[in-house]
Amino acid sequence: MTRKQIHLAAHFPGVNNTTVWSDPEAGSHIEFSSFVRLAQTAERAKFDFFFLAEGLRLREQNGQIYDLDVVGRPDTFTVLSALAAVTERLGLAGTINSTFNEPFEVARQFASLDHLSAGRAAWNVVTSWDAFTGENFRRGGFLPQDQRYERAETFLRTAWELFDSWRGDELAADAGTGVFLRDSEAGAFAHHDAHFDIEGRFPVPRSPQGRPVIIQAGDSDEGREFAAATADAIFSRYGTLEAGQAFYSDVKGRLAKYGRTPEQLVILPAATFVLGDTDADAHERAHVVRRQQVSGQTAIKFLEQVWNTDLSGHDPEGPLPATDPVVDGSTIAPGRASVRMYRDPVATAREWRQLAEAKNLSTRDLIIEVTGRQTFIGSPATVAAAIDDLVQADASDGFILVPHVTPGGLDEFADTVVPLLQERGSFRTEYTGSTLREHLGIEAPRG
Ligand SMILES: Cc1cc2nc3c(=O)[nH]c(=O)nc-3n(C[C@H](O)[C@H](O)[C@H](O)COP(=O)(O)O)c2cc1C
Repeated sequence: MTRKQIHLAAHFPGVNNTTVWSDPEAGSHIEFSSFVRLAQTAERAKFDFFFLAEGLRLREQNGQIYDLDVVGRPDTFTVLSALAAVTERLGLAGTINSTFNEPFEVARQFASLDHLSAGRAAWNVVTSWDAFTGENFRRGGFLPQDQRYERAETFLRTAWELFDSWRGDELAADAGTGVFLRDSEAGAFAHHDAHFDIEGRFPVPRSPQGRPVIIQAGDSDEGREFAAATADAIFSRYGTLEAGQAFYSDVKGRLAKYGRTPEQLVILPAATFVLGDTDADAHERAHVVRRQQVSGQTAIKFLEQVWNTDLSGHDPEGPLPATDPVVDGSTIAPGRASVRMYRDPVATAREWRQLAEAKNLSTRDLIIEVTGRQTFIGSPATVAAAIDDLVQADASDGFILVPHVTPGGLDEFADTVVPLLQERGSFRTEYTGSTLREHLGIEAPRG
């Protein structure tokens, strides 16, 4: 039996504290050279795709721009289109919101990217709905939370109708007869529902993948159902054995009712990593990285998100605040998904106080302990074994790796871990296909 193959993607470092912009090795998060460097490293390592997250509004806390993490990022389509010109096989995945955009425009952009990249485009469909982000758009925060997936699903199905409005054989370009288009119906579409009322002609002929790869990142029940019904890949938060296996069997178990098989949805948790010559060396480095990621100021900002109040005077080297979090429906950090993770802040505060007392931790040490520890820490052999074991145990189908340094943070992984995965027979040594669908082994459904 052939060994289950691992899928790997490279996440361009994001605008949260995972990214250590203050590292002496760190470069620009805006300049094209950084994107090129990371993408070309991922391609050299034969990764499936390169991934761009998206945030449509600069982060704020307490009414001010959040300036401890990277601030600002360029437009997704512009960056991916430019990367299409400096890579040949690597998939190019962009996160694009279905709440604040329109299907015609998004379909046109993805079909174009798929043409420019010869079949390497992927769309991570996200459903962020908050009114804070919406203020950047004409319609403001117009969508209630419970309608975001309804809109996302009809948005995506409308985009599919647009992609499918060209079959692929309409262009004759016959110099003898002077006829360019052989089918006068090419690109015709009509879609009418509660969210979209559009009818016309789609201007982009069928792209190499037909339908670009669809990625989903929602975690709610609705999000998982949407993924089971529509997505080719899912970006999850569950990178450990137990949580990964639970998520994997839950989501794959939902596919049959949509007439799909488990192989038609690739599950890729986000993963961070710290390597070292030995496991001990890696753990030492991981400790240093966590202290870079959580400065005293950052610890206070995290604390404020749970306590929901200004704690700028609090000493990060001292104990947690004795007062309870403010729970009054307001939020000090609007639009921030991580804040919604703490559904019961008073209970969270109690747990954190108990943990800090039991382990004698300062505020900063506590935040280092309870937020974002690295997924993989160890020598290349240890990390390769951990990744392979998780994939073979159906905790995932691979990982979306998030380096903590831009743009060189993937180099060591590419040079040391990837060859070991290849030796194990679990990861490709060469690309066998040219489109992203071929890398993932998932054919496009055709409407
Ligand atoms: C691993 C992961 C990464 C995500 N990345 C983004 C992102 O870059 N931009 C964004 O707007 N939303 C992002 N999201 C948010 C989701 O797509 C979705 O909008 C959000 O999780 C709310 O849906 P849910 O309630 O189904 O989880 C991400 C979610 C997950 C789980």
